[in-house]
Order: sequence, then C-alpha cells, then structure tokens
Amino acid sequence: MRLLIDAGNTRLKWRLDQQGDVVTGGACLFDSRQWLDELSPFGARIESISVSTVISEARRSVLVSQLVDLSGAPISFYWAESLRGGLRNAYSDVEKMGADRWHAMYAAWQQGLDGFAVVDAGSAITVDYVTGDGDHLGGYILPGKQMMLRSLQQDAARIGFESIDAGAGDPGRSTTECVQHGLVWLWEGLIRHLVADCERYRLQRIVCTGGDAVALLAAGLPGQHEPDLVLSGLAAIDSEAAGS
Ligand SMILES: Nc1ncnc2c1ncn2[C@@H]1O[C@H](COP(=O)(O)OP(=O)(O)O)[C@@H](O)[C@H]1O
Ligand SMILES: CC(C)(COP(=O)(O)O)[C@@H](O)C(=O)NCCC(=O)O
Ligand SMILES: [K+]
Repeated sequence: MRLLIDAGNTRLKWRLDQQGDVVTGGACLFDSRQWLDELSPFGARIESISVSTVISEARRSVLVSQLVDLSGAPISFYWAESLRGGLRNAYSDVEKMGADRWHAMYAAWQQGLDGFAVVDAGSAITVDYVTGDGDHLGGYILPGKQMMLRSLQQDAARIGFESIDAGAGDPGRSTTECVQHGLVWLWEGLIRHLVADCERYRLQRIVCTGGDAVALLAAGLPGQHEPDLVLSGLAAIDSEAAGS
C-alpha cells in the first residue's frame, strides 16, 4: 500500500491506495492525531509514503517522526519542478513555489489538453493559470478566509465580530456585517477577475480545491470541485517516479 500526504498550513489530507485503488483517506487539522489513529491499523502494510507539503521545517521534522513511528516505509517528499509531462512552470526559482500548487496544476493538466485556472482556497488562496500548451502563465497568492478574519480580529483593536457566514455583499450596517459582507464582496471581485482572465488568456476550465472551495463555488465561482487535486497530482508524480 502507498500512503499519500498533502500537509497544508491548516489541515493534513491523506490517501492510502493500492495499485491505484483508494483504500482509505481523510482530512483533519494538522495538529490533530486523527490521521495517525485512522492509519495505525494499516501501519505494517504501508510500503511507501509520498508527501506534498508547504509547512515549516520545524513542523516537517515532527511529521517525519510521526511517519517513522507509523510505518518503517521509505518517505519521499515531492516539490515544485520546472517541467513535467509538458507542463512548464513560470517560476524561474521553482524551489520557492509551494509544492501544493505544482501538484494541483499537474493533476488538472493531466485531465485534458485545454487551458485552465486552478484555485486552491486553503489557508491562503492561490490562483494559477495554465494554457492548453502547458505554459504556466503565473498566479496569485491571497489570504484565505480564516486568515483574513483572524488578521482583522487580531490586528485591529476595535473590530469585534461574530462568526456568521454572510450570503450577501451589500453594504454592512454593523461590524459583523461589514466584515462578513466584506468577505463576500472580496470573493465576488476575485470571481469577476478570474472569469475575465480566463476569457483573456483563453482558459476553458476553472478547477477549485481546498477547504473553502465549496464556499467559493457557492459564492458563484464557475468551476468544478476537485477536493483531492493535490493528492491526485502527487499520486501521478509518485507513480511516474516509481516507474522510471
Ligand atoms: N473542518 C475545518 N477545519 C479547518 N478549516 C476548515 C474546515 N472546513 C473548512 N475549512 C476552511 O478551510 C481552510 C483551510 O483549507 P485547507 O485546504 O485545509 O488548507 P491548507 O491546505 O492550507 O491546510 C480554512 O481557511 C477554513 O476556512
Ligand atoms: C501559498 C501557500 C501558503 C498555500 O498553501 P496553503 O494555504 O494551501 O497551506 C503555499 O503554496 C506556499 O507556501 N507557497 C510558497 C510561496 C509560493 O508559492 O510562491
Ligand atoms: K493546499
């Protein structure tokens, strides 16, 4: 069995597969041990572990020791690359790109030969554009929903609000409304930009992943939901590495 891990800044996503068939999978907060509890019955049968991650080196060494305790299987970390299977990274310094972005793009690239945008609404929101020829045009990094709300709460003395999810972006009439409607208003702007860019760069599809993907789609993002995009890209790259 092969264990695949996507360790983001907020949550850890896992998938256990055997010859391409999913055995089990899930997601939990990064610091929770839920994933270890769920995987421990399989520990002895795990033959390899592949990881895509954007966490700090300190957290990564904790992750490695947890994985060593879980299973004696070899651990491979996969990072962003310049080129793979016709997909070309726009970064000149690819080591600086989050591995999750590259793996998500690679999964979407493998789905078809048309141009696409990938939106990963995680701790941060990332947007990446890829043409039908496989050229990554570049992207954007924005604060994610919780990060934005947390920074307003922590860094401004007089912004106190309740966590009510707003469905409207009309002008707010209380602090809570101003903040919650502000988020909707910002996301509506993001969606408008995204749709205009897709037209401009002739990108036919928008693929959306991450913990806030459902909320972003509900806010009007015209895209397809691919909750496991990073894990799928990681799985494909790991299979290619094993075959080479
Ligand atoms: N159960 C959950 N726990 C934490 N965050 C959640 C949960 N469900 C949705 N979210 C949202 O998902 C975002 C994190 O998305 P995720 O894709 O897990 O991030 P990352 O890849 O950075 O770990 C948070 O900003 C939060 O708004
Ligand atoms: C932008 C990110 C924080 C997104 O990660 P996430 O919110 O999913 O945990 C991550 O891709 C990252 O750390 N990137 C490094 C900078 C870059 O991609 O240019
Ligand atoms: K992510």
